[in-house]
Amino acid sequence: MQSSAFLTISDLWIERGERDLCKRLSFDVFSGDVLRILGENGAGKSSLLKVISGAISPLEGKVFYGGQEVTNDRHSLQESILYLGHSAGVKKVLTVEENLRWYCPSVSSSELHSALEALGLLSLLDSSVNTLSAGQIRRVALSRLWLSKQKLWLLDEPFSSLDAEGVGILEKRIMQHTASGGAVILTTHQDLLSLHSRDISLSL
Ligand SMILES: Nc1ncnc2c1ncn2[C@@H]1O[C@H](COP(=O)(O)OP(=O)(O)OP(=O)(O)O)[C@@H](O)[C@H]1O
Repeated sequence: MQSSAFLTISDLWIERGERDLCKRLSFDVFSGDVLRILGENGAGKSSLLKVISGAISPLEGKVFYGGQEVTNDRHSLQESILYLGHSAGVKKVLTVEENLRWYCPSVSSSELHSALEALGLLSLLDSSVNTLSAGQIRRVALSRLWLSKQKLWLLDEPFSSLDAEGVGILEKRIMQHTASGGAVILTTHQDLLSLHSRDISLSL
């Protein structure tokens, strides 16, 4: 028997710019899940992740985490949910190391080195992010996944700009996370080679 859901989306109705993006959407997320949100450009995939993270409000419907209602409550979700947005969200004037220390002030040097090593970024430790390529910047953003203690990851287009090696590294990290009881909801336009996902489709 499946254990109880730790995230429940109930009757969600999202409206943006006077357009209905999803109406009466409901689903559960369980430990070990990889949920892939599919849909054309503009279908509302990023908006759905933002609603789940508490960054924007739905018109109607509720989000429950661990049985508690957390709709619109970004603060209460911070310890449980890691949201990585569509843009990399890194500080371009800082170095790679400074970015990681800014994300995770309590990170130890060995944790920081392991995360950068996993992503092939160790040699770029002291480089300013504004000197890096798009794929390298995406890797810096993704390094948070190697430092994260949160159980639920919301990843908006995490594979964008990654080469085949980077895609493989990220898929492996997601598999490790779900195997240890975490869950991931992600948006992507690409086929996932080794991840077994449940798909949720949004339509225009
Ligand atoms: N800040 C905003 N204010 C008003 N409308 C917005 C805002 N952000 C997005 N929208 C609208 O919401 C709709 C859905 O956008 P969203 O970014 O969620 O789609 P998406 O499925 O993630 O698209 P893509 O595949 O292009 O990333 C679009 O029509 C968009 O114009």
